[in-house]
Amino acid sequence: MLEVSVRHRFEGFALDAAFKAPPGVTVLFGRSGSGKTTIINTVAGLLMPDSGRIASGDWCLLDTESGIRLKPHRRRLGYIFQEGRLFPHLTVRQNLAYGAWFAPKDAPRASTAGVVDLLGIGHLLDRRPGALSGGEKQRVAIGRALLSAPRLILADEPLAALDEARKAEILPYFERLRDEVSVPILYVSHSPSEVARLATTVVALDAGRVVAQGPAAEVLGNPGILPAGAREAGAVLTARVARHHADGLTELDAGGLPLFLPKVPQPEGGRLRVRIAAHDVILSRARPEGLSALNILPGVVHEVRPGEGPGAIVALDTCAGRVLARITRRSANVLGLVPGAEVHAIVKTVSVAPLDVGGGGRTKR
Ligand SMILES: Nc1ncnc2c1ncn2[C@@H]1O[C@H](COP(=O)(O)OP(=O)(O)OP(=O)(O)O)[C@@H](O)[C@H]1O
Repeated sequence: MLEVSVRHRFEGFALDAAFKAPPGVTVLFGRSGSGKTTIINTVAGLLMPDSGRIASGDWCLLDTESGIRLKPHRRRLGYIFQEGRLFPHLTVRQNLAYGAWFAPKDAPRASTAGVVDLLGIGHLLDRRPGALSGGEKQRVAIGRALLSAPRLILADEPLAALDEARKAEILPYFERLRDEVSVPILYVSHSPSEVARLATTVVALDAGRVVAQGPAAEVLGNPGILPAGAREAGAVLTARVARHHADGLTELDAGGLPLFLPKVPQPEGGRLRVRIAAHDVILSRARPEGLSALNILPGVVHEVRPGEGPGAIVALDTCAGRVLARITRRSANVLGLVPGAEVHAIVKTVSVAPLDVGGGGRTKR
């Protein structure tokens, strides 16, 4: 497991962060300026921190105490940047071969055919990057990174430059990378849906410090953290596809509770993650009847966390998992919402956006 501990000072900014990145995708999550890219740069070897240690077992990239400072090109890292950064004069095939060229001769290598298949880029091999869409470029960039036989992949906001449709195209490939390839990934994001879908582990950063780290469901369901702020709060549930209905809805089994979503592409029996945005949840003490919303999740209030304004985040535990609701403090008082109170979370089916639903990857709740 990669262990990172770095301290560094810029004028007006102090980074003092320590975290562990277990197998899977570890997302560095925080607002702009919280230090995410600075951490990635220290792992990449592009920034020498004042002090720190970055190591995984006997693989040590940096240890300022014992004077170990591996040069960036000797760190065995695969990079996926925002803009892909493919060589424009090389074909896709040649760009992929360039990645493989960097793989040490004795390193266990992914086969080019396997990577091409994983990323669905077989039909693009003879094109140059100029003739690829943004999403296709990013898939090639992922392939190039994988073929360099990296011990760790660094992905710095790889979807930030893409529109919603392209993001939806690429996210499943990152999910496959997480679920089918054993290389750990350190992934920078400030997008709650991306984090909810991809993260095995979330490292929440604020002003250069780690304010929480742990499994995605745990960190995203904690109303005391909210790395992206209360407006963007949302919990993540793990569920199984129970049935696709003829009227365009998919019924999930979320810990024994039915949860209806607009039709999802995953097959019946498949596991998925669903992000439920806190502002899309209504709370009711009594079980409502005659309501258009299809999803009613009974639960118990775990915590009510008032915000600075008139709002509050209510965390409730349901059989489906932790759910967050953003309501007014006034409503919380009127409803008598205190820890232990029984309450129903109401979620409109259509409020769950396609980008909030992803395949596989348990959240280890
Ligand atoms: N080379 C530098 N010299 C001085 N200050 C820097 C330097 N690089 C980064 N900083 C400062 O360090 C802080 C953290 O920056 P960093 O880029 O790591 O944040 P971030 O979380 O990645 O933000 P964003 O999401 O906007 O990319 C910021 O205040 C930034 O201005």
